[in-house]
Amino acid sequence: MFTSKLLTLVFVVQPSKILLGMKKRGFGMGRWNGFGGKVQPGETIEEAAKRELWEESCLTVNTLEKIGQIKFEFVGSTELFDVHVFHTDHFIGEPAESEEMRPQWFELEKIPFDGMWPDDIYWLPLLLKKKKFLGYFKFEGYDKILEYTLEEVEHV
Ligand SMILES: CNc1cc(N2CCN(C)CC2)nc(N)n1
Repeated sequence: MFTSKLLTLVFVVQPSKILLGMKKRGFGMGRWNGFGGKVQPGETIEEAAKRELWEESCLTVNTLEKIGQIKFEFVGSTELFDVHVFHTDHFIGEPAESEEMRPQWFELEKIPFDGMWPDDIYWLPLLLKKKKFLGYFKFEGYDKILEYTLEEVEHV
């Protein structure tokens, strides 16, 4: 019996660069990633994604594009992470460091995959091509992918 934990993940992408954050504490600490977190009661997933982006990077966005959904299983845990992934090509404000994240722009040809979650190299290229996707990754620990599925879809 698995329970699902709703989570968000936002990537801000400009024509030649992507905004990533170095996670300073908590789950995923020490890895570059998009911005996101938990969905609170009473907010939509998109509202949560915008809130977490603001809290973690100080950026405001009007619209977010649903681009993917990834379910993560960790061997030994009955809690599935249900991560809703969003893309945006606009933002308001300047990226600023928070308690959670240290933002940095990366050229699209120099994304630091070896400093990111190991699943990212599979699906981030789809996001950069604006291709919608559904994914499932089964992890042993936090570094080893035992199995995965990934498919492009018309609608997320
Ligand atoms: C387990 N693999 C993961 C988790 C993950 N997330 C990001 C969002 N977090 C709130 C939870 C964990 N992000 C990526 N890119 N890969």
